[in-house]
Amino acid sequence: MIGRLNHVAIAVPDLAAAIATYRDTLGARVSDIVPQPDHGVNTVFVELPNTKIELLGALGAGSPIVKFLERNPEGGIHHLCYEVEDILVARDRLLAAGARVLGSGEPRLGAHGKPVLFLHPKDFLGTLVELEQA
Ligand SMILES: CC[C@@H](C(=O)O)C(=O)SCCNC(=O)CCNC(=O)[C@H](O)C(C)(C)COP(=O)(O)OP(=O)(O)OC[C@H]1O[C@@H](n2cnc3c(N)ncnc32)[C@H](O)[C@@H]1OP(=O)(O)O
Ligand SMILES: [Co+2]
Repeated sequence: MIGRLNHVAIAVPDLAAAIATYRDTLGARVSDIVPQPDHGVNTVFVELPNTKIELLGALGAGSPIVKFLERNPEGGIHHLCYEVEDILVARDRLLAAGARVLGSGEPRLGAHGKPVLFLHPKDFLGTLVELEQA
């Protein structure tokens, strides 16, 4: 059901410092900072030949990454995003298998303007999973 690895997300306490690390130290192509108010995060995408890195900074007090950053003050890998052909078919198959779909269970538009859903990390080997419709 899952296809390409769309991105690996890293939550960071300081987005400017994270940009400098990827752009200046690692020599990667890095996007501008884009606020994602519907998701409570600021995003930066690092373009790699075979996938992307999503750098996440907290946006607002209710940001979903605040607790994660409290537990990981230096930052850390926050989620993996896999592409699926049909997100509603994928969601219903996962629900039938007993997996927990986070939030309302309805897809929302993600950073690429495509529908996304999140799956509980406790159901997927301790890793938060994002699904994005290809
Ligand atoms: C920009 C849009 C989009 C895109 O297109 O790319 C994005 O990527 S948005 C990214 C941010 N959005 C989200 O993360 C939305 C989904 N997340 C959530 O609903 C919550 O963050 C969460 C995963 C349910 C966690 O809730 P929270 O309240 O922050 O923490 P808890 O204390 O309730 O955690 C419970 C349990 O789960 C462990 N945990 C939490 N987050 C992670 C994680 N990222 N990876 C692995 N494990 C995680 C946490 O440690 C707790 O475990 P125990 O202590 O053992 O109970
Ligand atoms: Co993401």
